[in-house]
Amino acid sequence: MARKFFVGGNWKCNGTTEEVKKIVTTLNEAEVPSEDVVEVVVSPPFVFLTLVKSLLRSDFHVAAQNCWVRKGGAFTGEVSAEMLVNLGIPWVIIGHSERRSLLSESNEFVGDKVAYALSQGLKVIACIGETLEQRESGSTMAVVAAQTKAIADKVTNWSNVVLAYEPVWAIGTGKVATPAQAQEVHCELRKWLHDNVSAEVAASTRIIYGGSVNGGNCKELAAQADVDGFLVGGASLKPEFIDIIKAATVKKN
Ligand SMILES: O=C(CO)COP(=O)(O)O
Repeated sequence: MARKFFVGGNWKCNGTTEEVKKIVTTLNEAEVPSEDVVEVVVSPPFVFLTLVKSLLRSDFHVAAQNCWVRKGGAFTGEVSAEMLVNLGIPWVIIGHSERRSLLSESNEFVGDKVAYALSQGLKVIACIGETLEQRESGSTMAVVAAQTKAIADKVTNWSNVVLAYEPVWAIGTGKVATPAQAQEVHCELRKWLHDNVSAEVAASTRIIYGGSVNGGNCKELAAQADVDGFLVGGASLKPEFIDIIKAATVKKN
């Protein structure tokens, strides 16, 4: 089954109203491959979600950067999956490494969040990835397999899940994984899905790469067989995000 190229822009905790409007204008004016070729999703902070949704071109979509693990209620400061659905937000990022490390989100908590968001009808970009220490000690695959297993334990339908492999050492560091390093992990992850979920899920689930992706390195990464797109941080705030979206055309050649 063909996996449509996916490019997500994670704006993290950045932006003012004016900056957000400027980014959206740049996106709206860009000439990019059609929706049949690439799925584009941008993820502003919660407070800008409705603004971005109202201004953004209709072939691009929006994602929240997190949501609560269960039904809303007495959880001060949280935003529920139901609220995102109510606002017409189709996607949510879950398990980003910044939340795993800074806010101590465990594998199990992330698995529960993914399952709950899916149960409410959201589509999920589920993030996994190893730290530098874990890579250097040779445990990359064990770490990402455990993170993926915690999701697989709770999820039965993978059709609305995109798996984002984001090595922590590559995030915001300018130290991008080499195309071979990304391909190696993506290929292993697909094999893990094949062996532990199903051949269908392995073949159809998009596995995207995140960590210092930019306009200069995106094409070579996109050319890797098991790299189905990107989750972009810093560069998604800049016009070069358009070049990253255009890397989708590498897959057609
Ligand atoms: O964390 C990321 C996307 O979710 C990647 O961030 P950078 O592209 O800034 O390294």
